[in-house]
Amino acid sequence: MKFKSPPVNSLSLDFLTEFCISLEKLENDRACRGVILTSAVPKIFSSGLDITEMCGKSTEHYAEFWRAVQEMWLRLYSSNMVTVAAVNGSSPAGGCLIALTCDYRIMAENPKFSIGLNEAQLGIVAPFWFKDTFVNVVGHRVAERSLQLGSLHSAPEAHRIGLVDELVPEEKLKDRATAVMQQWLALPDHARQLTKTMMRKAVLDRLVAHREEDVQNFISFISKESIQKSLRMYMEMLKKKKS
Ligand SMILES: CCCC/C=C/CC(=O)SCCNC(=O)CCNC(=O)[C@H](O)C(C)(C)COP(=O)(O)OP(=O)(O)OC[C@H]1O[C@@H](n2cnc3c(N)ncnc32)[C@H](O)[C@@H]1OP(=O)(O)O
Repeated sequence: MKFKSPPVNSLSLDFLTEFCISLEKLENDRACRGVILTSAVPKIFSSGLDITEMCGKSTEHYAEFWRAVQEMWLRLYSSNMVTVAAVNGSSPAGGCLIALTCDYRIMAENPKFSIGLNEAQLGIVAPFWFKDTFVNVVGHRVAERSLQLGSLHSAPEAHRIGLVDELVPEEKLKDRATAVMQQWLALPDHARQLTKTMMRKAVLDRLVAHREEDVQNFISFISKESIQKSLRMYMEMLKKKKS
C-alpha cells in the first residue's frame, strides 16, 4: 500500500478513512496475507496527524477525527496480516506511530530522514496507546527519554535504539521488504497470528476499554486555548522555515 497524499502524506480525516477502508478490504481478502506500507511521496513517509484537523474546529469534528485515528491504530495493530513498514522518508509523530504499529520496520539509510514521536516539541502529549506501542518496540527507558524530549531520530540513530529493525540503501528498500515479507509468510498463519495477539492484546484491550474516555480527553486537551496557540505557532514555524 503506497501513501500518496502530497505534499507530506499528513493523516487527515479523509486519509485515515481511506486507509481504514483499504485495510479492511485487504483483511477480508483471503488471498492477501501481508501488506507492505510505504510512500509514493518523495522523502516523506508520513508527516503525522494533519495539524489543521486539530486547529480551530468544532468539538464534533475533534471527536470524529480522533475516532478515525483510534480506528486506524486498532485495525493495524490487531491485523491478522503480516505488516511491514518500508519507511522511505521522514516519519514524525503519527507517521512514526504507523511504522511502530507494523510487525517489522525497514528504513532507507538516508541520515536526512528522521523518525520519532515528537509530540512534546509541539506542546502536546502522545496518548497512552502511542506510548504503549513505542514501549513495546524500544523498551521503557528509551521510550521515556525519547518521548519526554520529543526526539526525532535520524535513520542511523533510530536503528541504534531499535526503533527500526534495519536500514538499507533506498534503492534496495522494496526488494528487502519483499524478502522480509516472504520470510514471515513462510510460517503457518494461525501460529503467527495467535502469537501476535498474545503479544499485543493487553495494549489493544486498554484502548478498547477506554475508547470514549480517550476521545473526551483528546477533545478537552486540544480545545484548550494554550494548546491551540502552540499548534498555530508550530504551523507558522513550518511555513516560515520555507521562506
Ligand atoms: C493531543 C493529543 C495528541 C495528538 C497527537 C498528535 C500526533 C501528530 O502526529 S501531530 C503532527 C506532528 N507532525 C510534525 O511535527 C511534522 C511537521 N512537519 C514537518 O516536520 C515537515 O513538514 C516534514 C519534515 C514532514 C516535511 O518537510 P518539508 O520541508 O518537505 O515540507 P514542509 O514545507 O515543511 O511542508 C509542506 C506543507 O505541508 C504542511 N505540513 C507539514 N506537516 C503537516 C502536518 N502534520 N499537518 C498539516 N500540514 C502539514 C506544511 O505546513 C507545508 O504547508 P504549506 O505548503 O501550506 O506551507
